Amino acid sequence: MSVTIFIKDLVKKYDDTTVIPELSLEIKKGEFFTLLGPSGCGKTTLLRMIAGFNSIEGGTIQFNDRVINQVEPGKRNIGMVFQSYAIFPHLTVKGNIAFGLENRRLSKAEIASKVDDILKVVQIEQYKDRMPKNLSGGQQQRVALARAIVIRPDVLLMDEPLSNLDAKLRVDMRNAIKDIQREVGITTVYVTHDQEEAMAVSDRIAVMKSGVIQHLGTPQEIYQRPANVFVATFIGRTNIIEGSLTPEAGGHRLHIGQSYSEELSNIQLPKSHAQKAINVQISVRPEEFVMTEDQTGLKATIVHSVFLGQNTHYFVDLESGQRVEITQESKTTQILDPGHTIYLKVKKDKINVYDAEGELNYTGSGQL
Ligand SMILES: Nc1ncnc2c1ncn2[C@@H]1O[C@H](COP(=O)(O)OP(=O)(O)OP(=O)(O)O)[C@@H](O)[C@H]1O
Repeated sequence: MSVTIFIKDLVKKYDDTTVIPELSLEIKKGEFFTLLGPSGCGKTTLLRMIAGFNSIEGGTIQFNDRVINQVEPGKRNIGMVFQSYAIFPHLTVKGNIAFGLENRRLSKAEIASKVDDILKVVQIEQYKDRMPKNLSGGQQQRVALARAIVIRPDVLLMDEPLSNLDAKLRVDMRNAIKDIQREVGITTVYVTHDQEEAMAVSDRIAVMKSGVIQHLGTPQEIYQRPANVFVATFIGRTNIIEGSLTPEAGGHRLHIGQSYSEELSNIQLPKSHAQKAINVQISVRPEEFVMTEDQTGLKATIVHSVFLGQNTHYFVDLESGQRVEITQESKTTQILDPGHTIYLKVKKDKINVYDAEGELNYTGSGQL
């Protein structure tokens, strides 16, 4: 049976250092939930608290309505998959998968049938009698996954399970993990520092920094409307451009150097800011710019171009001197030479406007 995980005001301290200050979070039943963030942000610490390997200095963790703070790891009914495969070298694939079932007082026939079912789910039936040393890294990780889910845990916890695999295998395995999770429907908490991997597998992602959740949302929400400049720059590539917002009769106008936008209608400023010009930071992804030669929009000069087949990547300098990156589909433009003057617009609804500290997203839409 899969569970909802309720985390409330959770605190983690190592001696006097607070690593997680009062974190609250609800992970839904059957959800594939990812903790994403740079090294040291507290992802593994939080996962180990859910598993029961770390003490809790404040707050609660519940599986459905059961508080599990004091429940020992072996009694939480969790499955775990780590970066190192941690499978037993002296047991065959079948032996490894059966291990967790053998001390659950199931009959031999029941164990054999459960092992056979899981071998099919993770697609390693043909290797069932092999020893781990005769398996590739990807196959070993499938064994680890099979061993974790064969016990039908309430929660599946995975800590960077793909980081020992090469690039191509990582992509194959992340698709396999997603498919298997969907099939078995176990509430899953996944830790990674790889934003592309997080986007590929997750129903929702919590982006963390210094033990604090910066943004919690679906991959699309986080990519398209990042909560702050940290999230905008951590997820995918983006350009952060300095500008200012001035109030107009019908909304706000965005200024960047000498250029300014049409009025942005849905900018949501705090009341104290609504009537005066303020400095802002604007996030625009490389693919959201449109390059034109029609002398409207932001004036810029081509510095350097990189042809990448389907897309061409341009580095251009704005009049302010700031360099920005732009991605254009190769077929729509010929490759422009350094020194060439162009004009930039931003696709409608693709502007994210933040306060000067990069914290508050004022949203906003309209053509730049
Ligand atoms: N046993 C420990 N004693 C003291 N400090 C610790 C301990 N374990 C972790 N920390 C600290 O807690 C913070 C969070 O560490 P954690 O391992 O959870 O980060 P992470 O986001 O998983 O990073 P990584 O991606 O590098 O594994 C770090 O600053 C780390 O130095």
